[in-house]
Formats: sequence, structure tokens, C-alpha cells
Amino acid sequence: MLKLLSHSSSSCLRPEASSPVLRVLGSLTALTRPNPNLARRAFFCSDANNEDGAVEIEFRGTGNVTKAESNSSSAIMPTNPNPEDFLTVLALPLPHRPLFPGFYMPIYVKDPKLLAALQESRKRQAPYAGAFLVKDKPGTDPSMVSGSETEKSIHDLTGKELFNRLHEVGTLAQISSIQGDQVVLIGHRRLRITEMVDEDPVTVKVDHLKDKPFDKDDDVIKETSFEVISTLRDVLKTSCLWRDHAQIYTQHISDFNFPRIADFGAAISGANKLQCQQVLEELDVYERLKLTLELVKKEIEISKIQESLMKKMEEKMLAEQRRNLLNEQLKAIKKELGVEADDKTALCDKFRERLEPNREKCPPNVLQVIEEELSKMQLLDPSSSEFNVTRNYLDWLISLPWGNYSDENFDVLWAQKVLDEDHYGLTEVKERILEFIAVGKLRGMSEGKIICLGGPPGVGKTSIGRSIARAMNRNFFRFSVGGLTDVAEIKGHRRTYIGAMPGKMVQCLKTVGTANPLVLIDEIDKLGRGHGGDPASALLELLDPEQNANFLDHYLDVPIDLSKVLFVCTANIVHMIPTPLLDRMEVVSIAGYITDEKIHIAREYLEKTTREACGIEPEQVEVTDAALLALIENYCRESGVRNLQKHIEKIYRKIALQLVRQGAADEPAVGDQTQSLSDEPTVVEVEVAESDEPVNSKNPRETVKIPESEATKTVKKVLVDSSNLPDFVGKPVFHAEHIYELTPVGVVMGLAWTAMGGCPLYIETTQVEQAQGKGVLQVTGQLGDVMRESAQIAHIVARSILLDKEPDNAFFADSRLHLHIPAGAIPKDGPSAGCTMITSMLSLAMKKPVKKDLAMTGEVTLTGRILPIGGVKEKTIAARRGGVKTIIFPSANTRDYEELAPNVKDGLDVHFVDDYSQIFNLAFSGDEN
Ligand SMILES: Nc1ncnc2c1ncn2[C@@H]1O[C@H](COP(=O)(O)OP(=O)(O)OP(=O)(O)O)[C@@H](O)[C@H]1O
Repeated sequence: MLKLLSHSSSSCLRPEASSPVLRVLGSLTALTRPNPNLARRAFFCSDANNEDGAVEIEFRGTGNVTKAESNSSSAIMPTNPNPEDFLTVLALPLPHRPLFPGFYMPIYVKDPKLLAALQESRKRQAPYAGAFLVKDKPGTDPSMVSGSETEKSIHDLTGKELFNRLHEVGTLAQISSIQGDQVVLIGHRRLRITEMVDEDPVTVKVDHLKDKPFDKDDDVIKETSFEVISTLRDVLKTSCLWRDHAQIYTQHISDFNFPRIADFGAAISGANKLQCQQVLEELDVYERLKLTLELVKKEIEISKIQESLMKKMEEKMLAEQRRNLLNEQLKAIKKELGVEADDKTALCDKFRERLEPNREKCPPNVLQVIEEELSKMQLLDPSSSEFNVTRNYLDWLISLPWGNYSDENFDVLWAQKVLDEDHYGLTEVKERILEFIAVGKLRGMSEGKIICLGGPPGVGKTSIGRSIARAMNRNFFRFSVGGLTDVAEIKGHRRTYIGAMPGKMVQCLKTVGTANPLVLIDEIDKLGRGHGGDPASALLELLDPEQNANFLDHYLDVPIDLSKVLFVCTANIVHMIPTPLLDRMEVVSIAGYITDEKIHIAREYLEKTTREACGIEPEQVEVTDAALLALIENYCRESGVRNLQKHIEKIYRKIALQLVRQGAADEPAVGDQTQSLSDEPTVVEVEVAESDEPVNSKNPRETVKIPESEATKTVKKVLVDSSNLPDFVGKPVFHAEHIYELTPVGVVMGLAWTAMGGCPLYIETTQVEQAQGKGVLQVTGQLGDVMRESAQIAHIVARSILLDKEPDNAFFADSRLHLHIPAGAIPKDGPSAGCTMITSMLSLAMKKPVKKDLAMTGEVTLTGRILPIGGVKEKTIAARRGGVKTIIFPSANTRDYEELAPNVKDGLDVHFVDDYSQIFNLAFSGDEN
């Protein structure tokens, strides 16, 4: 007797709540018998959850009686029951799968009456019943496994209901054993229900079905069954679950019993109960084999997928295991060799090593935090997130330059030299820095200060910051706060957040490595509004000398001393800086450059750096003064020099291209070169270009051979003159700001201030129509509210002045006036054009043009008083650019004007006035026009 135990693949592949797991116990001799009718096959099904239900079956000999023993009971059973004896049988409902002939199946019988009847039949030596699969409740998807359909729920059905739900075709089942409510069945032959005889328990009349006759030697049937067997063999290769029972069956089968092969395939496949029932109902052997083949083919596909999944899992696990093993080995080896202690200790040692040089300078509270964190790290699991947080935190703490200062320069002369070396002009800024250094020298230490450089773009605010750092021998760090809305950018995130980072200041200190850098905070006027906090307030804490000695970054959580840091801020529009911040700053205005200054900057700084950047030698290029002047006057009129720098770069790039092209044209053709290179490889032929004459005057075709390095140097000089300037930079973009050669009646030049610097602007007034006694004023030119009000005031003041000067002139009372300020696309606002508007209106009323080349600016009150304005330097520069000779400023701005550099004031006739009457005299006196 051979006992084979294996879990079936089918039920394991598709977890089915109560589906049985197949176990095969078989007698091989029985399978190899030549007469299939005599063969005794035993395929035994036991409940997966009930291992104890395993039954050992012993098959003895070839007689028509086989003894089946269970561990609790045994029964002598007729092996080939006479159909006549069993025309009426008890109907056993099978909830999960049909019972195939030749298979064992344990079931639970919950119906006590049925169980009693079964026991009774065993006692009567006729232990047979009909086993029929129960149909699913109507509407149930057959492919879905129903866990709810249990013996218990079937038991609840009435006899009639149960009968209606039984499949018609079932199996004559021998009751092999009964143990409690567990009944072991052995399938014999197919039955078909004809009618119900009794309801309780359900007893039915049946027909015994026979397979349709088939030709054993039919090739198609043979082939199909071979295919089933070979597929089963394939399944063996892929599915270890099937291996035992299927292997034995297919290996030892010699006399093919085709119907049995079909039943076997279907029984052990993972097909759903309806598919199995279909196989059971099929009496045509060939058709049955085909159905089974389909089911086992499906099975092989499933096992293949399962196998590939298993393989992948195995590979992954193996790779991981291997890595772990190697890591462990590595650790063990290192420990053994004493190369390294374990990771954590090594890490802590490294942190301590890095801290050591700074330990003395490190504040005690910081040292304490570091030590606490180091000991905490020893207790943490290296793979935990907390460990990483602590490690990063320690890294930041230790990286900061606690008490590390760069040797500050207090040498005023040297600082002056450095500042002059980098920037032309900017006297006020330079003076302020020198004062700062001088104070530092006298005190023996410098104090943290906030300097704010305000001015239009491109005037060198950022670059002077870098230069100041160099002059003072401080490290330089720049960050822009334009559009900054997140307070955490300045104050850092709390460490509890994932990916938390310290703020910009801590990052700065780590980057520069000293505690006294120069920090340039760019675009402070463009600071964002912020959400969940106000960035301006955070900056205040950072910049305020009162508070920043103990600046607390959220991430670092220990105070850091920023009092030695020199803060320099830059802004385009100073009044846009939040007031509390502005209060703490020392504003130095950089107004912009006049043409003269621009020429100096271009010659001494921009040209030099651009030439070097382009790799051009000074002797290879000449930009004439006229060209430079034309470039500044016609292309780069704005206050800063960034645009000028771009144009110079453009010119030099073009020059570089010309030089390279020239060099390429002067080089010999490839053929010639190979000839000349035949004996002396490093020599090329060039023509010395500076002279118009050939090198060898006797024979112009003869060339001189010089080494290649020298050859590349010998090139033509490129001359940039005002005549060929457009070839380099295109057509001029600026046309004269003078719209009028001679200002007509009703037109006066004013001076405006913008974020880009100052600019001249015309104010034009004209009479629209006569409006007897209904004088009104209409304004255009995108004027803001303040400017509109200013125009209304000007209208009233002009009217009263005219009344005073020409009492008979009723122009204002009888005219509809239109005041316009050209460049209508640009919005304008502010009160400083008040005096210009009055003058324009008076000029129209008196039909008298104003003095030539006159510009004015000043706010006017209703009584004609002139109030001060801003941007004196910008406006003066703009007036000069506009070719103005006479400027009228409010008296209150006298000091601003006097502070201007002499070259800015040079050649200007400037008048300071308190009252409009003075302007009237200046504008309308004389008959120059
Ligand atoms: N007085 C000067 N001497 C030499 N170079 C100058 C001078 N002023 C400006 N520059 C040069 O002009 C260029 C632009 O300057 P920078 O970027 O510092 O302008 P900015 O005022 O900071 O402009 P923004 O407000 O747009 O930031 C720089 O290359 C700088 O070296």
C-alpha cells in the first residue's frame, strides 16, 4: 500500500472558504491493472481545516469487495453496486463541488434525519446514497465563490426547496464512514434524478447513467487524453502543490481509462463548481476530455503566473538576505579588526571630532545641547526617523561658526583703495563705509549695522555690497527677499516637520563659515505679504541690533549672536520698505549716473571686465569717445549702467566674432597647410595684418612662417566709431526727449521721478472751446488721483494769478481747457507737477511761451506756496539729459541740491523758490522765445 499526501493546488490557488483540499491516497497497483474495470482507484478528499479527517484507505486485491478503513470506522462495501438495488436513493446535497466517480469526499451532514437515515443504510449493508451538487441561489455569480452556502444553510431549506435546488446529475456515493456529522463519501457512477419520492429526508428516484460508448483506439480521444496528461505533467513542473498526487497518477498510469482521466483533471482543477458539474454531466467521453483539457490548461496558466510571482519574491528575498548577511559580516569583520566601532559610536565620534577645534569658542548652552543630542543619539535605533532628525540637527549645530570671526580690516586707506578699484563715484556710500571702519578702528571692534542702499536698477547697489565685504575683509552672503512670503525662510521650520530646514541666516553662517559676514539682503522693498506670519516682522528680529544678539531660529532652537553681522539691504523704492524696518536702517541713496559718470564707468570698469571676459587684448580694439558718448546718449539713457554694460558686452562679442573670422580667413587652406606642415608640424602660414603691405615687399606672395601661438596674436584692430556703432548695437532706441525744439504756448517741461530714475516730462494745456462763464478743466495722460487734484489746484491758482497779473483777461472763466501729459501709456501720479501745470495754463492764458530750456518741479498749495519734492538728484540728472539749462526747485530742496556732486550741477542755472510768483517771473521774463 502506498500512501500519498499532498495539498491540492486548485483550492489553494483560489482561497475558497470551505472548499476541500485534495489529498490523494492511492494504490498504484490498482492504477496499473490492465483491466480498468477491476482497477481500484482511491482519490481522497479531506477538509483542509480538518487534518484529523484524514482517512487511510486500504485496497486489497482484485475482488469485487474492498475494505475501506477509517481511523474510527470501517465498512465492507460492494465495489460495483447493482443499479437495480439503488433506483431510489437518499439525496445528499453537496454545497461546494460535485463528487466525481472514483473520488473520496468528506461532507458534513447537519440534517439529523438525513444523518440517521445514512447510518441506517450502513447498518443495512447498503451504504449508498446519491450525491448532488446544490445550485446557487438564483442571481448568484457562479464564478464568485460563495462562502455563505454551507451545510448549515442548506439544512435550513425545506425538502421541496432542497429538491428544486439540486442539480439533476449527481453521483452514486458509497458512505465510507460516518464520524459524528462528518460523512466520507466515495463516488461510483453518475446518476440522474427522475423524481422525488420523499421530502424528509429528500429521497429521489434515479437513473444510473453510463458513459456513451467510445472507441478506445480512437486517435482523437487518445490524443486529447494524452494532452490532458501532458498538461498535468507540465503543471507538475510549475506547481509544487499538485506535484505529489498528479505526478503519481500520471507516472504510473499505463492503461488509459479515458473517462477517469477526464474526471481526475476536472476534480483536481481549480475550476468553479458549475464547470465541474458540466464535466460531470457530460456523458460523451471525448467531450468530457475536451472540457477537462480546457480546465487544466487554465490551471497551467495560473500556475505559471504563480511561479513567476514566487520567483520574483524569492529573488527579492534572496537579494535582501544576501545584503543583510554581507552587512553583518562586514560589521563583524570591522569589529574584529578594530577598524571601526559600530555605526552610531563612529558617527558620534565624528561629530565630536568636528566639534573639538571650536569647543572653546562654542557657547556653553550650545555645548550642552550638543552633548544631550549626542547621548540621545546613542539610544536611538539608526533606522528610525528620529535618529536621522537628531543627526541632521547635530550636523547643523556643529557646522555653525560659533565664535569664529574673520580678521576685520580697519585700514581706511586700504578700504578706500578697494572701493575705488571696484566702483566709480558712489562717494556717499563709500564715505559711509569708511566712517564705519573708522569707528570700528577706534572702538577696537565693529558693531552690526543696517545700511540700506536705495536707488534705481543697475546703479551698483548689489555690486557695491560685494565690494564693501572685500574692503572690510568680511565674508559675503547675498539673499533676495523679493516676493518672500514664508516666515520659515527667515526663521526656519520647527524640527518636528518632515524635511525641516533652518532659516536663511543659519544657512548663511554655515556657508560663509564666519560669524561676522556681510549679509546683503536684496530687494527688501519687494518683501511679500506672507501667510501664517509676517516676513517683515521676522526680518525685523533678524536685523534689529537690539534683538539679533539672541536671534532664535526655530530649527536650531538655540540663540545665535548676529550682532557682529553687517547687514546691507538694497531697495529700488525706499518708501516701499515696511516702516519699522526702514526706521532701523541708514538709507544711502544712489540716484543714478549722469553721462559723464557713465563714460567713466564704461571706460574704467565695464569695458575692462567685458574685454577680459571675451578674451580680447586691449590693442585689438578701440572704442572711440564719440562712440561711447553716442552709445550712452542714444541707447542707454536710464539711470543705471546695467543696460550700458549689456550694450558693451554686445559690442565686444561682435568684435570677438570679427577677430575670429578674420583669423580664420587669414589661415591657409587645408591643402596648403598639410604641405607646409610636412616637415615642421607646429608652423602655420599667416599674413601680418596690421600693415597694409605684404610682409615681404619684394615678393608679395611670399609668406612668413611663425609659430602658431604668435600667429593667433597677430590680428587686426577693430575700431568702433559713432559712424559704425549701429553695426554693433543696432539702431538707436532713444530719440530726443525734446518733443519740442521751442516749447509752444501752453507747454512746459516738468521733472518726474520714477523707480527707474528721473525723467523730463511735458505738460500741455490747450483750449478746447469757449465756454462763456463756465471755465472747466479736463485732464488726460493716465493721471493718478493726487495728480488730478493737483491739476484742479493748479487751475484755481492759475486763475487767481491771472486775475492779479491781467485783471481783464477772463480766459479761465470763459474756456474749456484740456491738460494732457504725454506718454499716455505710462501711469503718473504725485503732486510735484503742480507748479508746472500752473505755468502751462498761464502760458496759454497769456498766449506767452515760457523761457527756453526751462524745467521746473514743485508742489503748490492753493495760496501759491511751493512745497518740497523728492528725487532732486534724479530730476537734476534727468534735466541735464534733456538738455535743460534752467531748473526751478522748491527752496526747501536747496540742501538736497547743494549736496549733489559738482559734475552733476555743472552748467545748470538753478533757482529755488518759495512762492509761485517767483516762478512766474522766471518763466515769463525776457523775450528769448
Ligand atoms: N559706479 C560703478 N562703477 C563700476 N561699475 C558699476 C558701477 N555701478 C554699477 N556698476 C556695474 O553695473 C552692474 C549692475 O549693478 P548691480 O547689479 O549692482 O545693480 P543694482 O543696483 O543692484 O540693480 P538692481 O536694483 O536691479 O538689483 C554691475 O556689473 C556693476 O558692477
